[in-house]
Amino acid sequence: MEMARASSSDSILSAITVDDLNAPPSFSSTPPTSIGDSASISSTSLQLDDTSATPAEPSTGRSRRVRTSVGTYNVKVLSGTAIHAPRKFRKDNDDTEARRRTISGDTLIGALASGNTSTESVQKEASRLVRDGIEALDLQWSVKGLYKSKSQTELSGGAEKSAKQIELERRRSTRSAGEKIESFTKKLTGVLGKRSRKQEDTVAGPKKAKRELRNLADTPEFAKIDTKPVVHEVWSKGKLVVAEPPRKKKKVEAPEPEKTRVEEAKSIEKKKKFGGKRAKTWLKKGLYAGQDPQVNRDWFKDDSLDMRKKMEDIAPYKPNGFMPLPMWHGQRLLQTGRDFKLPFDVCNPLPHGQPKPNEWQKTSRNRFVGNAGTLWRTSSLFDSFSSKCVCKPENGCDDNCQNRVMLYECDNENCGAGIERCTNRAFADLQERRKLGGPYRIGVEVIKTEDRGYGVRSNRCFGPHQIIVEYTGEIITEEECDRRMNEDYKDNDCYYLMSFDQSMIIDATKGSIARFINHSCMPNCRMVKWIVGGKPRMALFAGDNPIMSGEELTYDYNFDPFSAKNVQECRCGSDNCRGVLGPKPKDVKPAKEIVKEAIKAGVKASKRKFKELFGMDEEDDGDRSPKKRKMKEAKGVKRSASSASMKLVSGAAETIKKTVSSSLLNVRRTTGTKRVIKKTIKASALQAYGKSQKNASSRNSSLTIVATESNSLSTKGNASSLGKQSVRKYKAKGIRGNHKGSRDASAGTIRVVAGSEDDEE
Ligand SMILES: C[S@@+](CC[C@H](N)C(=O)[O-])C[C@H]1O[C@@H](n2cnc3c(N)ncnc32)[C@H](O)[C@@H]1O
Repeated sequence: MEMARASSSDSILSAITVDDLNAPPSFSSTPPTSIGDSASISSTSLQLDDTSATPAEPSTGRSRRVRTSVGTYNVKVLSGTAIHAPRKFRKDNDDTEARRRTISGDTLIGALASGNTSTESVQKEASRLVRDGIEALDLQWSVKGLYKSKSQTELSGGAEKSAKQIELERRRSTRSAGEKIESFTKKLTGVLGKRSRKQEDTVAGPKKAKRELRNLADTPEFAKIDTKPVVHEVWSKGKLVVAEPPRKKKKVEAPEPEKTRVEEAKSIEKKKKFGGKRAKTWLKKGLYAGQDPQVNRDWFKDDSLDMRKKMEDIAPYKPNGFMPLPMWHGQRLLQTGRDFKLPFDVCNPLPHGQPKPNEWQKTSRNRFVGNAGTLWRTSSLFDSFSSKCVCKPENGCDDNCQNRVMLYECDNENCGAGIERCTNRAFADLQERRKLGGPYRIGVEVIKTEDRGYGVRSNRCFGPHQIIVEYTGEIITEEECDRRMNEDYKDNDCYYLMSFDQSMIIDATKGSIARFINHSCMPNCRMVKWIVGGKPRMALFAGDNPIMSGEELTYDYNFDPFSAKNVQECRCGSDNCRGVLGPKPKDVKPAKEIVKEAIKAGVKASKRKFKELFGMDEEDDGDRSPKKRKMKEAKGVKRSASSASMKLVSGAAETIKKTVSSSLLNVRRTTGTKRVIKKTIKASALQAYGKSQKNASSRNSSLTIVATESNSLSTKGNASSLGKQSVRKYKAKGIRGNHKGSRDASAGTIRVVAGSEDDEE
């Protein structure tokens, strides 16, 4: 291919040589190259002597380098010391040699310029130079075709042309000669593959070419970069496994922060007010402009009417003409002042790395198990768990709120004050707090106590009476409880069973953290049962004093041991410690008395039952019978309160009946077998139902232990070794000591019975 190109008339070599032969060189535009030197050297070396003889050609008007006209002598060469000269001064250095072996129009032009204008000699000279060039390039080209080229023909005919024409052509071709030589040089350097920066810079328009090249080089095609991913074929069992395209990750949208109850209520109210359109409050000027203090003032938002009036006396609203006072609360603060105190949540002083108890299944809600749910719904008290407060939105649900007094939580159905003004929604608040998550909001954590096993402490502060944590678990029937004690928990160290409601039991084995809360004779909390949305729920509330971060949370178990022998040593360490996990000292009765009382109560109850069965109660009991007692109809708050308490009383009476008869049965059995199985009924639980609505607020819990005599010893023994975590090692070989007393009692269980602390006093 290269050969074919070389022989064509448009070949690179022919293009160079032909057009320039007659034209005088344009030295200004043609870079001098080494070939020119070699040509000139070869010619000048021969002509040096002649040059001195023949006069220099007159200038044609253009500036030109006429090398041949100047004869030079190299003294160093002549004197033989050229070898010591610096390389650049040495004529025979490699550069010169290299220059000799390159081709340039300069050489040809030089040849022309030398005055040898005869066609033959020019042809000879040209072909010799081309041959030199071909040799230098080591190409397999022939120079023969050169003479047949169009340019050559023109050249040969050029002699006949008029001198004017020749001059014209010479001028025209001067420029093109330079261009062609340049392009040839470029191509040649490309062919040689040695493109030095220097060389590139010497040719015309190097910058442009370079930029284009650079742009080209940036493209993946030029750089031979395959933009498609390399796919490796995977073959399995003779089949091509087609790889699935990588799945795109779904964008997880950040959940919007949930609106609080109050916010929601506000927005609903706003919408109502402005017919669904959002109202805008514009600040017109100043810091608090646009906020009409009369309208927006929010000083006593959560206070009762009395309190509002009181505060109005302390800090009456006075419009400030000069500058608005700080925000609404600020105004009152400025006038009343308060002691400085650090916010408690600035730091958390609790040490990390508490030992954790064994993992247990947690639930934050009560769950009915087995037929507990059905039993619950069919119970006589099921429908009585409703109450409605008559509070007004102006006052909110204050201390006199009927629901609050009766331990019913307000909700949208039963609250007269409305969501904004109601402060009787502890469980709803707790739920909201927990929903947001984080240890601070949950507020409690398990700790390892020195000698009472695990316990629970607060990791934030709680205000007085504030809800802390709910006691949740599985709600089971007594039968299920028996079964679990006999089968599931027979090897357990500890039981988390709490008597709940209507003979149901909360089993917190799968339950909330509240199960770890220990007893104290001087507790800082209370375990209270509330009716929330028609269902009973237990929760730990702060006592009368606020609770600081890091305090261990305790409540009074009100442990009823049933037997003086059956007590556990208390290690609460409080000043007024009773020494045992039992009722307060004045309530502790000798075992004999406990048995006596139980028999008495049992006999009494069975007598009544007998009378009821045979229809004797009307005559004998007359008005004393709760069923027959006529009550005056109350109105308003009183009415609903009394009706609610009546329901509770009737429920309580039923419970009394049941438990007394079963305790009687127990007593009979134990006396017969000489075993001390003393099942007492926690009167407090019953009294709570029968109490007036004012006292109902203290529906606190108490712990009841049921144990056999033989077991009580072991329990006691275990109690002394509480530090070794063995206090709960009384074996659960059956819930034989339970209040039904239907089986042999050889093991004990801890029960928490909802009861009233007030009743004990
Ligand atoms: C419901 S558990 C409380 C959590 C228990 N500390 C644990 O480690 O799982 C009740 C048991 O804790 C122990 N306990 C609680 N308070 C106590 C106290 N003040 N003194 C001694 N033992 C206590 C008793 O063994 C009691 O039977």
